[in-house]
Amino acid sequence: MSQKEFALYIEDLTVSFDGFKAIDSLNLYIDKDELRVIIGPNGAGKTTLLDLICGKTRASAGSIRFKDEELTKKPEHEIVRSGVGRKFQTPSIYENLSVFQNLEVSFPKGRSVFGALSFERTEEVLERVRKVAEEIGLADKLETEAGLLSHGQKQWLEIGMLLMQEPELLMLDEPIAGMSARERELTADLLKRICRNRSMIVIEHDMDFVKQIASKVTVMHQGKILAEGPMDVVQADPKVIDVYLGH
Ligand SMILES: Nc1ncnc2c1ncn2[C@@H]1O[C@H](COP(=O)(O)OP(=O)(O)OP(=O)(O)O)[C@@H](O)[C@H]1O
Repeated sequence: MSQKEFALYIEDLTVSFDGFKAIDSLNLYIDKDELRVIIGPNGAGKTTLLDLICGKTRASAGSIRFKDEELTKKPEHEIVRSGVGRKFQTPSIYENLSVFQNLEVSFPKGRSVFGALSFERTEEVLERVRKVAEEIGLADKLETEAGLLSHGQKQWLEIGMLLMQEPELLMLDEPIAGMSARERELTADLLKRICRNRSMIVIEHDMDFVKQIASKVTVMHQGKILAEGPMDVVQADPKVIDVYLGH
């Protein structure tokens, strides 16, 4: 198979911490415009996998190819610039700024040396802020101070801040943790909306939520892939029930 068919192409990826392989010869292929959910027990290596893709952790061996570029040797900021966005579990928004300002400062302006100096509130920025605010359901909250938003709205704002950079691969680690039932529903709709023109990897433990959003699920266990496929197939897999779903 040609590498060009995939947005993300991971082969033989391994990382050892003091001899312990947190990721062990892992192969993973994500299609363009695919929303892939990764599940698995605590310590399976899910977060470490995202850390490797975004350059926060360095691989001991193996390859991560994204748009025909090798990511394993690149520094984090170059990986961001090549189109990879990552959201961590806790929101990191500017609580004292408005929703509008949070989105505005996330516009990628530092592409040239003079970018930061010559930055203006151009029509392009305004247009992007409006579009993203609409996508994350906060169009009527643009002037609200971010610190006053609900927990769920803060999470959406942070997703919006990543969307300002128009990532081609967006990775979210447990996006609905701590959300109300209604916020979970809205987040499912949001993720389905924003994955239309980009690939996404979502780590999640909540199986009802996974069923709502996933077309294909990858189950990790002990740094390897235990099973992969549609949710109903994965759910009925005795190996998966044994290590994860049965507990
Ligand atoms: N920097 C590190 N140094 C040493 N060990 C690490 C490091 N990062 C992760 N590990 C270990 O690697 C294993 C995988 O951890 P990881 O956080 O990726 O699992 P996870 O599947 O995301 O779990 P959870 O569902 O609890 O978030 C764990 O045993 C963890 O202790």
